[in-house]
Amino acid sequence: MRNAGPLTYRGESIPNTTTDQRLLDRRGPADWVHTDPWRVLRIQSEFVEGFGLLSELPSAVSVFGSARIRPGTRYYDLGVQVGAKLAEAGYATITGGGPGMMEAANKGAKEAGGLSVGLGIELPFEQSLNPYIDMGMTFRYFFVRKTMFVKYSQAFVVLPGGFGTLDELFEAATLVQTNKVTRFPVVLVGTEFWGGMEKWIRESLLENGLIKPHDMELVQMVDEPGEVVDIIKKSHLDIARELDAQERARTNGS
Ligand SMILES: C/C(=C\CNc1ncnc2c1ncn2[C@@H]1O[C@H](COP(=O)(O)O)[C@@H](O)[C@H]1O)CO
Repeated sequence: MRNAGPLTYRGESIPNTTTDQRLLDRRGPADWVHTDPWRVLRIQSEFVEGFGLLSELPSAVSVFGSARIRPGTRYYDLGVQVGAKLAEAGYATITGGGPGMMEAANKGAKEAGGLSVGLGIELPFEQSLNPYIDMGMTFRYFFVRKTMFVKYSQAFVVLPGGFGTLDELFEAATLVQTNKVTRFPVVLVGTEFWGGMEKWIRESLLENGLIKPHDMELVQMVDEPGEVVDIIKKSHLDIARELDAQERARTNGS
């Protein structure tokens, strides 16, 4: 008889090697590392690493924006100011960890004494996390990384950007619209940049009945970095008051 962990083998079923022997044996094909069951484990480990890194984060805001905007431009400076204002208000700043507006927000946060976090993504070309990050991780899978932005931040701030930024914005808007996340402020910064999109949403989506009038309120648009923080703080104050009222109603009723 042979026990292999919880399994029992007898007679001819007894394997001629032990599990440990097979584990330690490097011979044999290695193509299983490219199979879906193995990928599932890799995905799992990415969730575990991400949760491990971020679960003790203080209140945080995710900031999105173009990877292509260069230092010394007005949008880069805007990103620095947004990161700084968030830090002054006590929020950690989480970005995609890359260059451009991500770097700008991390720079602003770090230089203002805040916690600066970067969640990078493996891309087909060489790229490392920007130098203004205190805590960072590089993900293999976009969808795992996206879960981290939503799970560990209390608001999204969206600076000027391209397809990647739009993807992040509309994912957030959909999560709020479908109540997958509740009471989650989404703030666009730069009326000149985002105004055309808002007009298109109103004229094409709203007027054709593809969104409801109150969906227009899911995303707010401002110009000043200070306004970004005011909106987030007000929203979080409202939530605290609401939870407090619910708690009082519960204790009075019992
Ligand atoms: C294109 C260049 C670098 C790309 N590096 C990125 N690193 C981290 N995160 C990225 C990167 N590119 C896109 N993202 C994510 O999408 C958003 C920006 O995309 P956009 O298309 O530039 O708007 C951003 O918020 C990231 O989360 C060249 O240096």
